[in-house]
Amino acid sequence: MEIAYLLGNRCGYLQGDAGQLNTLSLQFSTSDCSLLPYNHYWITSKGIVTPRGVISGAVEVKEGIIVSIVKEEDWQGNSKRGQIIDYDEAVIMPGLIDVHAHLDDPGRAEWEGFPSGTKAAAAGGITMLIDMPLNSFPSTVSVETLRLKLEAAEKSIYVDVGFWGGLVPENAFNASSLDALLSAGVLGLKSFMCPSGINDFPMTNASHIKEGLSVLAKYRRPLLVHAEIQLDSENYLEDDANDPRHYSTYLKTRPPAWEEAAIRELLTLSKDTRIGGPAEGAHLHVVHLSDSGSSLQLLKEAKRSGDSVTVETCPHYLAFSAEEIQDGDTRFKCAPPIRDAANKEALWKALLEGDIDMLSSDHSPTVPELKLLNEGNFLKAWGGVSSLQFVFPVTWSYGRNYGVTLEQLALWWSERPAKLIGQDSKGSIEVGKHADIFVWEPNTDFELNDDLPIYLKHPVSPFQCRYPTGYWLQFTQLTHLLSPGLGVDS
Ligand SMILES: NC(=O)NC(NC(N)=O)C(=O)[O-]
Ligand SMILES: [Zn+2]
Ligand SMILES: [Zn+2]
Repeated sequence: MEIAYLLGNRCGYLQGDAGQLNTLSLQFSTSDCSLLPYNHYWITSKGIVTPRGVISGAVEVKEGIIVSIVKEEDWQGNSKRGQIIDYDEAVIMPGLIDVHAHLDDPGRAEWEGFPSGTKAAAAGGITMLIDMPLNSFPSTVSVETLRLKLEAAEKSIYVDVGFWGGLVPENAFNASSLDALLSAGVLGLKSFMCPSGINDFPMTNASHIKEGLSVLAKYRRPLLVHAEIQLDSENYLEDDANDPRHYSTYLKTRPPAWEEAAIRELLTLSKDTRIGGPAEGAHLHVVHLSDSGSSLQLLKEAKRSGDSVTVETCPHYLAFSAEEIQDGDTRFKCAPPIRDAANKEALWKALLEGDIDMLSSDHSPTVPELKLLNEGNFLKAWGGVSSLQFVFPVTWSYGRNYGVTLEQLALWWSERPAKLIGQDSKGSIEVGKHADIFVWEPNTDFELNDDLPIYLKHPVSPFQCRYPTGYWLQFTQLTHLLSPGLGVDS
């Protein structure tokens, strides 16, 4: 067996031909409850990843919900009702939850879009993603703009989708506007501490963030922050030493001090989230950490002091280092930037030791023209890495060199993300949870090459140059929009 499957779920499905990712065909149905053509089934395997360890046994699914988990020694398959599907040595894992993806629809659907983005997600083991409020137009900063998002998404999605709302100067001091947005079902808010690159998504300062946290406290939802503050930078003349085609030139424009300054400021506000504090119940989540130095130290101290704070990093920071980025290869441009190899090693250490809580894709694609690949100008190209379909194989391919375990993969990609988004019914293989499950083979290699169908709208990704190894998968799953306030949660 080469390919694995997405399993489970309650409404809608993704159908894959076992064994052949390149013949994967996707279908969506609102009437069926499972990708597998059964309402009631058991999946058996020698490697079921549960919060209490990897077990050999069986998972029983009824109407998209996990109803029992049986260890091999207690399993008497013949006496069971329902269909039995044996995956042998393939690994059964909770589907990934990507808490940070920009699908750019409405308004910039030519950059990505819900059908292509969610199909690529599904092809990569992701069973739920949370869409960022910016890069689409208009940005998701009000109930009206959230409605436009929902209309765009409802047309066609292949995985479960939730939404973050934007915290921007325009709504930050307008508690009723934020209340309305949160009541309409956004899972939390997102803001930038530096220019976002998108005109209708301006940056917030400390007082906006303080206001945001106080509203979020009522809903017990998080604020996600792009933590970089623009510091005075030297004058980067386009001379020989600062050629805009050199990655080092770009790297110098966004030093770790930008991340550190932002996090230092944020932590003066996150104190409010402590038990007994004025914003108890709110939570602060730092997105896409790149600096494994002082920024990380500050976060560790804040956690120790009882601030409700978490942090994510992304596979591109764990896979690549500045030294290897070729002149003009703007596929690697993102913010904060990919730093040197020593920084990458320290990020892995922090992840393995639990100081970084989770992973996300920060899938932030654009049209190829805006990546300026011909010109190769790092200073002018769009900042954002396209990665959604590749994040899981990349995590595993690189992670296994660091001794990453299956339990850690599930923790970083499913369990902790589910907690961040407040979805108790998702994120792990446990009785009562949604059967958002995927199956994969850790020891089967594949190459990211022309034979592998890429469902992303534009196959312009730094991961194209790499050949991740180790797996492939099948799913069941899907599909609903998470916005209870608007009544579209099917
Ligand atoms: N406007 C963006 O999508 N920016 C994104 N761009 C990156 N990461 O380079 C981000 O998440 O900050
Ligand atoms: Zn960002
Ligand atoms: Zn982002």
